[in-house]
Amino acid sequence: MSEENSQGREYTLEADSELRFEIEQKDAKVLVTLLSGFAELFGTELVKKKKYEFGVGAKVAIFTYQGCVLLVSGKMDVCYMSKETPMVQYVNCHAALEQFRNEAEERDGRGPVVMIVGPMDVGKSTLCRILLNYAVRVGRRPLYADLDVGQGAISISGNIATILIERPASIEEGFAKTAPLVYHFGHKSPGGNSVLYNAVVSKMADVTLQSMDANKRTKSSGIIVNTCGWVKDSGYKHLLHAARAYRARAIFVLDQERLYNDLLRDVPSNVHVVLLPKSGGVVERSKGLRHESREQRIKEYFYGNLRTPFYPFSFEVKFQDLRLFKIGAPPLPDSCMPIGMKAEDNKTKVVAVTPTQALLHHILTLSFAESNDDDVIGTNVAGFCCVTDVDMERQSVMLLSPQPRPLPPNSILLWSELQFMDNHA
Ligand SMILES: Nc1ncnc2c1ncn2[C@@H]1O[C@H](COP(=O)(O)OP(=O)(O)OP(=O)(O)O)[C@@H](O)[C@H]1O
Repeated sequence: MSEENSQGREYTLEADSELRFEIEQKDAKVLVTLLSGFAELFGTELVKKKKYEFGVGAKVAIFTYQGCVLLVSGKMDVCYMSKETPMVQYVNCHAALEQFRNEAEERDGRGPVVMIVGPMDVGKSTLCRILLNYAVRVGRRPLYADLDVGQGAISISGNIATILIERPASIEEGFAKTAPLVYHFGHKSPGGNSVLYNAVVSKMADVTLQSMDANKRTKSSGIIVNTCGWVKDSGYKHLLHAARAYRARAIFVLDQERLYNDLLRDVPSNVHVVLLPKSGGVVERSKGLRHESREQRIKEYFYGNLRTPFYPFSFEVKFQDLRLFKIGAPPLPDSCMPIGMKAEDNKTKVVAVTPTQALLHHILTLSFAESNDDDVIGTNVAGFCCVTDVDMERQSVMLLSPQPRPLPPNSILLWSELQFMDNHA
């Protein structure tokens, strides 16, 4: 039921229903206030009487277990109430994970590692957010690993990342992304370099599984792993690889029975594979929109957003001072490989890149590694720069960077396939 008044429209939601809306118009602003009852946005509770503001790109569902009244004002492109939601199944999954966590606590073991898998646009990131929020709301401190290099929820695309979740996501801004562990991959799909992708995932899994042992609460809370929407052929193999690397205890499959059955067949029988429905509210994104949202994430990395603007720096770096590398050398036939090396080894080799005009607009990853002989794949990323100009005459590039010049001494930069046109006015 909804009623218009001078301050906006009041929506009265029954128990177990949600209000969904989307904002597509630039400069549109929607304000939402919880007037009575209880409501949550992807697992974060709304505070009564507080005004929440949403802008362009927002695709939102405000769910209530008990029923509530919401006041909504502003221009939306889509807005409707729905009683068909999978939230009860999702909260049951949380309850099952809590059992594993309790067991882990009793025997001082590791809590559950759960992977969320499914094709594109089925709500994988949203389910991760819901499960993480529910976990912190009951006092857990889980890790969130994001292996989706296409639409990363923690870092920008082309990287995989892990963060510790210590408090519920902010309604408007999502999880705080302080002190993430980020590993460079450099492509927007695992297919860009499958061997490297598996190597980076293995590294991330080893490091996070070990580091969780250091903190009792995190150890028993476990890890929620978000994955790519590529679930066929090699994409499927990547999922199996990740499940093994993380020693997944459970795999939640969203919306695809075939994937569910394949996993049931291929993972060890002690891994719980659960098929879950996707929410009817999840919005499908076209290729163009996915590209836009990748660009938007990069733009926010450099420039922040309206609430928290950032002011990046731009400076020149001479080619001779640019220690630029790329992971993955072109394949050589086996007959040309040194004895003992396989063609696959080339895929994880760190090779020097000679700067040319082709670098223009590319994202370069600043690694904490100090030399290409270090374990570059397993070294945390310090940040990102973007090449905004290449001057072959002056033998220099202009870099857009969140930090002022100079680049840290001895730092190495890693080439990424990702590009960003810096047209910020
Ligand atoms: N119940 C819902 N109602 C309305 N919008 C929703 C709902 N659930 C998710 N969304 C929105 O749908 C969009 C896609 O969801 P999400 O990013 O979780 O999907 P995904 O499967 O992780 O996508 P990807 O293929 O990029 O990995 C998001 O913008 C999210 O806010």
